[in-house]
Amino acid sequence: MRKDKSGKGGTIINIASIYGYRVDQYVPVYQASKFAVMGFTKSLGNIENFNEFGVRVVAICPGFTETRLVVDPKTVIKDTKFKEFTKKQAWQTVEAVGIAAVEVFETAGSGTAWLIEGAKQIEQIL
Ligand SMILES: NC(=O)C1=CN([C@@H]2O[C@H](COP(=O)(O)OP(=O)(O)OC[C@H]3O[C@@H](n4cnc5c(N)ncnc54)[C@H](O)[C@@H]3O)[C@@H](O)[C@H]2O)C=CC1
Ligand SMILES: CCCCCC(=O)/C=C/[C@H]1C=CC(=O)[C@@H]1CCCCCCC(=O)O
Repeated sequence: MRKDKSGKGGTIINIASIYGYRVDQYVPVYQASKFAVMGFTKSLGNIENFNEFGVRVVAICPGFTETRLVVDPKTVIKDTKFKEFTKKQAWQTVEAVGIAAVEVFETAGSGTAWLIEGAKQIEQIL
């Protein structure tokens, strides 16, 4: 993909999460991994890299989304406080995330990150 290696350039969309920039007491290892995705996006997508390689790197940060991750019993979290917390969140469908991700693809600059939460308008957060 890299232009300096005979590629045509392109776009990488990293999947972070609201937990890539927002912090609470739940799932700390997961939150740490999503902060890493954000740092990776910002560094790899730095304008200097973009100018040299022609590869745009962006991150999306979905909020609570109705996927198998959250309904598969094997992944159900036993922390009852977290379960109660999740019930109060602004859930969205996978389709809403897909539509928003297309908008990110069409508009985002390299090294940026975008909140996609509660099926609302996308919002740049990095
Ligand atoms: N569901 C949610 O509320 C949110 C999810 N995310 C992120 O979205 C991404 C996708 O998650 P969901 O669609 O929710 O989960 P999911 O469980 O529905 O999908 C995850 C997919 O990853 C595949 N997978 C797992 N390990 C793999 C491996 N080693 N190599 C290749 N594929 C592998 C699984 O087979 C599955 O198809 C994850 O990075 C998750 O952290 C971010 C924010 C919110
Ligand atoms: C009671 C089941 C709770 C399942 C988690 C949930 O409701 C969804 C949370 C999502 C909101 C934003 C995210 O990025 C979330 C995924 C959280 C996955 C937690 C994985 C925990 C772990 O294995 O460390």
